[in-house]
Amino acid sequence: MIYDTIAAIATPFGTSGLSIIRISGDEAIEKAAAIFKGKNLIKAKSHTVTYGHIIDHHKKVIDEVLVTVFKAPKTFTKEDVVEISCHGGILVTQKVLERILEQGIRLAEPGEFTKRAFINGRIDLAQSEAIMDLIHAKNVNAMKLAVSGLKGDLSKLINELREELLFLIAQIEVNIDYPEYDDATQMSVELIKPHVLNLIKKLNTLLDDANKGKLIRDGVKTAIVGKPNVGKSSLLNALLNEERAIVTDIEGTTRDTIEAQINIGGITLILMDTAGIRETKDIVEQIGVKRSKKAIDEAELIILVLDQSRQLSKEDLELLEQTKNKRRIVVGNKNDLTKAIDLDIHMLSLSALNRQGLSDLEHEITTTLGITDLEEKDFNYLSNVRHINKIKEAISSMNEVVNAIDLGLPIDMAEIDLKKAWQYLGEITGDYHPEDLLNELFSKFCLGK
Ligand SMILES: Nc1nc2c(c(=O)[nH]1)N(C=O)[C@@H](CNc1ccc(C(=O)N[C@@H](CCC(=O)O)C(=O)O)cc1)CN2
Ligand SMILES: Nc1nc2c(ncn2[C@@H]2O[C@H](COP(=O)(O)OP(=O)(O)OP(=O)(O)O)[C@@H](O)[C@H]2O)c(=O)[nH]1
Ligand SMILES: [Mg+2]
Repeated sequence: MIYDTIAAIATPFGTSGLSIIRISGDEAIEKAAAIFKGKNLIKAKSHTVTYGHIIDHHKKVIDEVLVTVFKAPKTFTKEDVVEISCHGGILVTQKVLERILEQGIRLAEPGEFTKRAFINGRIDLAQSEAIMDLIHAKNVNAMKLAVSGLKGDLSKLINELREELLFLIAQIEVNIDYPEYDDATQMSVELIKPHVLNLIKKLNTLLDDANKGKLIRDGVKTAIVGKPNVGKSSLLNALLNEERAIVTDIEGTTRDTIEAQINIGGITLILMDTAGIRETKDIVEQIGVKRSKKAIDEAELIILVLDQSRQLSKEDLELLEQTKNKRRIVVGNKNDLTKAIDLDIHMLSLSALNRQGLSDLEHEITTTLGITDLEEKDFNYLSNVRHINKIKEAISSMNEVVNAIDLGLPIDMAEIDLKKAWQYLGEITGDYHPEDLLNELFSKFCLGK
């Protein structure tokens, strides 16, 4: 026995029709059979369901259940797996679990079943993370992205790049080991550089795509900002098609940040309506203004609202300046009134009050984010921040390789950085894994997964 047998409730904690308790490990079937009254589970065929009862140590019935037996190695964890489907009451489920644990089975840690699926080689690390993404997907596209990750499409992409790196490393090795061996490809600097540059190009494409994938997976933090009374809350309500935030003609109506989610062009925007930014003596409003400034810092997209029926004020100009290097859309609200401003930058004109120009805004949002028409291939992207960071690390190692070549350093210096890049990519799929990385990753999973 390499690993002990583990058990956990795999369904949400709460009252429901049914609950599933999952057991995995060498002793799963035998220990389940010991607390089960019905046909002999030990003799059950793999992937079959048996009807019966879970009984306590006085042979009294705890619950009427269905038990599914999965025999190793063709199971989720590649170990013997038993699933007990019991009634969904909190108490019943808990009692059945306790009965299992009494048999000397250990309660699983969050993510431990999936961790075993990884360690036992059924899926790689990127696929395990895709399972978690699938569970937490915020919209249909995030779900498609996760499904593609789970199928292993991304892992395939990474593995191909690693193969190319390995090929280069091998060529250098041959050269170092047998410098006198004429037949070995002369890995001269001129020969290796184009390969390295080509790989950097591929990694950069992967990174660009991954940034898009991240928008799909995580949604986009979007702050609606502007000075008081320009119509930020009206715009939030118009986009949501719901009277979510309070709207009045009094400056300083919104005091605290209000968060709401909408789907635009297949991705989720996490909208934040903020307090109008101005100098104020009101202490509550001051705090609100501070939060608005924080929202500007944290947002991945800014919708800067101006009132186009009034001339620009000092606050408007400051906000235009503060947000100019961020991904932003400038909105000129209140276009139902006479226009009083003329900007030399692009401003999208609309009326939140009359709900006019909203589809233009939605279109502008998708173009600004670079997601006008999501196609099938867009669901084949890396999307998770951990993966993105590994790609970045790989790129910087590869840049070091180019540096070493350009400086005319010995080729084994370049090799060190090639190996680093190979390792970083391996950390994505888990082919290369420091132990603490695994522990941290799997601990973020749901219990029973
Ligand atoms: N009841 C139940 N539903 C579930 C799961 C589960 O574990 N239990 N899953 C858990 O996430 C998902 C399904 N994922 C699974 C993936 C692989 C195997 C499995 O047994 N794989 C074998 C092949 C089996 C066969 O071909 O017959 C293997 O890969 O060797 C099972 C479930 C979603 N639904
Ligand atoms: N004419 C016109 N009035 C609008 C429009 N949009 C908003 N308003 C009005 O402008 C006033 C302020 O609107 P809010 O949405 O509360 O403005 P805000 O930017 O959230 O203001 P603060 O929360 O105080 O920062 C209200 O009286 C709205 O009815 C518009 O498109 N046209
Ligand atoms: Mg407001």
